[in-house]
Amino acid sequence: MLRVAIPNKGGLAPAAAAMLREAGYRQRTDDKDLTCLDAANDVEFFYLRPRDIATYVGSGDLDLGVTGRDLLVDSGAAAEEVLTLGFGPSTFRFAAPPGRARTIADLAGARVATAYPGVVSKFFADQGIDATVVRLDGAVENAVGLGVADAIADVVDTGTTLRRAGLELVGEPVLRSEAVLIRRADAPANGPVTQIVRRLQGVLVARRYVMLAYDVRADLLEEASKLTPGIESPTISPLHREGWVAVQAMVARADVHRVMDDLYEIGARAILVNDILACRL
Ligand SMILES: Nc1ncnc2c1ncn2[C@@H]1O[C@H](COP(=O)(O)OP(=O)(O)OP(=O)(O)O)[C@@H](O)[C@H]1O
Ligand SMILES: O=P(O)(O)OC[C@H]1O[C@H](OP(=O)(O)OP(=O)(O)O)[C@H](O)[C@@H]1O
Ligand SMILES: [Mg+2]
Repeated sequence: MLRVAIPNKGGLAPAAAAMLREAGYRQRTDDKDLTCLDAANDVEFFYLRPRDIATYVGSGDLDLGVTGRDLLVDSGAAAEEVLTLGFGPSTFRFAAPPGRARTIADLAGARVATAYPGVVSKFFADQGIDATVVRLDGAVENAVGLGVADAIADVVDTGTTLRRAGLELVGEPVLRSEAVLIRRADAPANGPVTQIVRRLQGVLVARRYVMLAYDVRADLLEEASKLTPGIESPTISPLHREGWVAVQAMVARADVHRVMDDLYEIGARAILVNDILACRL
């Protein structure tokens, strides 16, 4: 039985459960449940704080986990990324009152408040910057105003929280994070892990691509195929109408309207877009 850790609450929790459902796994229906057994797929899910997930996976007590890259780095656990999951994007950045620091090196000697002491200490050590890390649980943007720290290091999404605290970004992002599937660093590959990875990859592809179908005159096929090369190659089927063919190809969802316009321009007709529910490439 594969044992998988899933965020129990916070920003990553609903997206992680939705992705696993799309991949065909059973998920809890009551958010007070701590575990959920999916007997049909031989997997048990454990709902844990995202911050703790790398610890359980790194120790080998659970086989896989979904957490944020920043939380994985912060934990220092012996776990590694298997797959990036395409949700929960964020940057991890330094910020300080205006005029306090132009670059991150200017933070030498400063007290830096953060809920991610592992990320910040490692960054300072790697950069040879001597600064004091003040560990807080959250709402770290308040720490400067209250005099506990001179600067902060935190997750920044829209930057609204920083602005409200009168802080400005310092330097480039320390880390770009998103949700990741993790496993113990030296764990041997096995069938059940490969299966869940393949299913999640299928969800990622199904979300990123649509299936485009259209009819085009056979003499325009080469030109049309350049617009819709598909993943391997487009599928071409004969049409009853002499000199015409039907084409099917996967197209990136983000590009589909531009591609449809271009296809119409060259003479393609009956251009249809379908969602992909699931796939194995
Ligand atoms: N706007 C955001 N604020 C906080 N974390 C975010 C944001 N966007 C993405 N994340 C990611 O979510 C993970 C943190 O999740 P976590 O559940 O610990 O915090 P949270 O969603 O802020 O909940 P809480 O503050 O209640 O603990 C990190 O990997 C972080 O990069
Ligand atoms: O750039 P923004 O869009 O403002 O988002 C970033 C803020 O959101 C998170 O805080 P959260 O609400 O999770 O509170 P916390 O600090 O107590 O975790 C994070 O810690 C930042 O404070
Ligand atoms: Mg938070």
